[in-house]
Amino acid sequence: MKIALIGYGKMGHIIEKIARKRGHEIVSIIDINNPEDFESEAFKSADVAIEFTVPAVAVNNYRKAFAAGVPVVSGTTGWLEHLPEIKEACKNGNTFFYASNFSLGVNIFFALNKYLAGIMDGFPEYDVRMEEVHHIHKLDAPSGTAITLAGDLIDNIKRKTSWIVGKEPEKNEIGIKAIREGEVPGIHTVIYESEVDSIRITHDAKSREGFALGAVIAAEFTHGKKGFLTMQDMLKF
Ligand SMILES: NC(=O)C1=CN([C@@H]2O[C@H](COP(=O)(O)OP(=O)(O)OC[C@H]3O[C@@H](n4cnc5c(N)ncnc54)[C@H](O)[C@@H]3O)[C@@H](O)[C@H]2O)C=CC1
Ligand SMILES: O=C(O)C1=N[C@H](C(=O)O)C[C@H](O)C1
Repeated sequence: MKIALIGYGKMGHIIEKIARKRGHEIVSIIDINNPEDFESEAFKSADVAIEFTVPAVAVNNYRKAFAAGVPVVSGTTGWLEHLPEIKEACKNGNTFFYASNFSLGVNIFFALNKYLAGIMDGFPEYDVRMEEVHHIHKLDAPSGTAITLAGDLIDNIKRKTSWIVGKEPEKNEIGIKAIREGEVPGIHTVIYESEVDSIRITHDAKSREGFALGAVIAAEFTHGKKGFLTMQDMLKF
């Protein structure tokens, strides 16, 4: 498969290595200094573009890739207020795969989170809060993964209707603490607390390899498909 990379930072480099190892050809690499390459024949020849950049530029990159007729797989976080526009573009012939977290382990953790939340809906003596820890370079807070986890808690626990980051939560809110330290690849914890005990579930990424492998597998899945795609379409659990 011919792959274009948009964003050649920490994730872009690992994705390149894994994609080549899996037999793919990297036909174009676009970063901040060569945005004109969206119009190049090399970029247009890609079967799919994998986009990992920064929140402020991601949506514009999607628009430019769509204009070039190239499907996009993106893991960039912090742009979700534009999701309706991107879903609309997918109804008009474009292809876009988004995941707040591409790692298999985190997606298993998402399933566990939903299951446990369903049980906790019946036990109001437990309050729920979350913690996420990432490296100091991260631009957005809370993490995209934490937003997915919080959304799944809200969908499954009736007494919780919204989330709040960095402030004391009201009774109906899920408090999220976002910690930035060192070079931590990503730790997410959901904490239930009653008067008598606490229950915690944690996903702790040992490196970025799991995220990058998941993004390349998502690109393979996207090839030849149309519309808006997610990890649920791919993993089917
Ligand atoms: N969904 C997932 O599984 C994961 C998502 N992420 C997210 O992916 C994003 C990127 O993460 P990293 O690679 O660690 O960041 P990074 O900061 O190492 O790399 C970002 C790259 O984007 C480039 N860039 C900036 N403006 C650009 C533009 N206009 N066009 C093209 N490139 C541009 C930068 O020069 C840099 O090379 C972040 O939003 C992060 O939260 C990170 C890991 C996993
Ligand atoms: O910025 C990161 O590094 C990560 N971002 C994603 C997120 O915001 O959830 C995924 C992972 O946690 C690493």
